[in-house]
Amino acid sequence: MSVPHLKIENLHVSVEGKEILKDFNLEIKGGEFHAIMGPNGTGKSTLASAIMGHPKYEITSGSVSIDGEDVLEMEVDERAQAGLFLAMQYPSEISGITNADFLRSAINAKREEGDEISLMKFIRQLDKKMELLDMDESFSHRYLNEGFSGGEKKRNEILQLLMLEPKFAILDEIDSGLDIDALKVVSKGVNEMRSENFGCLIITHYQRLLNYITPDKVHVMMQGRIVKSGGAELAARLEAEGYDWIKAELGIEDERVEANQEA
Ligand SMILES: Nc1ncnc2c1ncn2[C@@H]1O[C@H](COP(=O)(O)OP(=O)(O)OP(=O)(O)O)[C@@H](O)[C@H]1O
Repeated sequence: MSVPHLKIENLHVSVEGKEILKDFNLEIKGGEFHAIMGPNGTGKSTLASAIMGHPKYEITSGSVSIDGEDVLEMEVDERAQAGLFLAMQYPSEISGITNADFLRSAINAKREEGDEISLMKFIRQLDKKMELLDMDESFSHRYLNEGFSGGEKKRNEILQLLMLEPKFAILDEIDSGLDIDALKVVSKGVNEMRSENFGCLIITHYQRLLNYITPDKVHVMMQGRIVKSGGAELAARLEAEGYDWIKAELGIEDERVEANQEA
């Protein structure tokens, strides 16, 4: 099997008529973990939502492909079948569907008809992954995310990641609201995925997460595009010094000032 390849080229995305992503470019190959950092409101979550096909985000030009296949032409469920996984900043609750039912249906939706996962195999895998994530067995019988604490929801998303084994995952602020122990467990889950068959884009505000999940590349996003890329040392510098030095280096005005001027 060849190494998967996610390519985002010259992507422009508007929300409610306002252009948020402006000529965004990024390539991730299997085996690579990339991190995107950047000030509030620069379009990081917009990137994630647009790639997953959220109807509010209008792609005005550019392309996104996995292994040469145009993702933007696909329906949302086809994107998941093509191997994309999105962990959201605020996972939603679904009443009436248990975690286990949801996972089994999601796994089977990715498989050919007649090749559904057997119940025994599914349970064996689920038990193994839940143990890895220190999750109580009762979680599999609870309704999806209903009444879960913020940390439990995040842990549950990583369980989905481990069970679905996508080619690429976009993890949007999976560290927000996690206590130190949960952060370590969630990171352990993501690290478990490391292989040349899997690439990952981690959106985060803090280097803290990247102490546990070492990125191969770190990108800084401002004004809807990547303005600087480097290794893990870039995240350390951002943590220590903030973003002003990059704005000064690039001659970028403060976005809040720009926004005020527009208003
Ligand atoms: N659904 C939406 N409706 C209206 N405006 C939106 C929507 N989604 C994003 N925006 C706007 O797009 C811009 C970028 O938002 P986005 O959430 O992508 O930024 P971000 O970099 O993820 O920010 P943060 O670091 O605060 O999470 C903001 O000005 C935001 O108000």
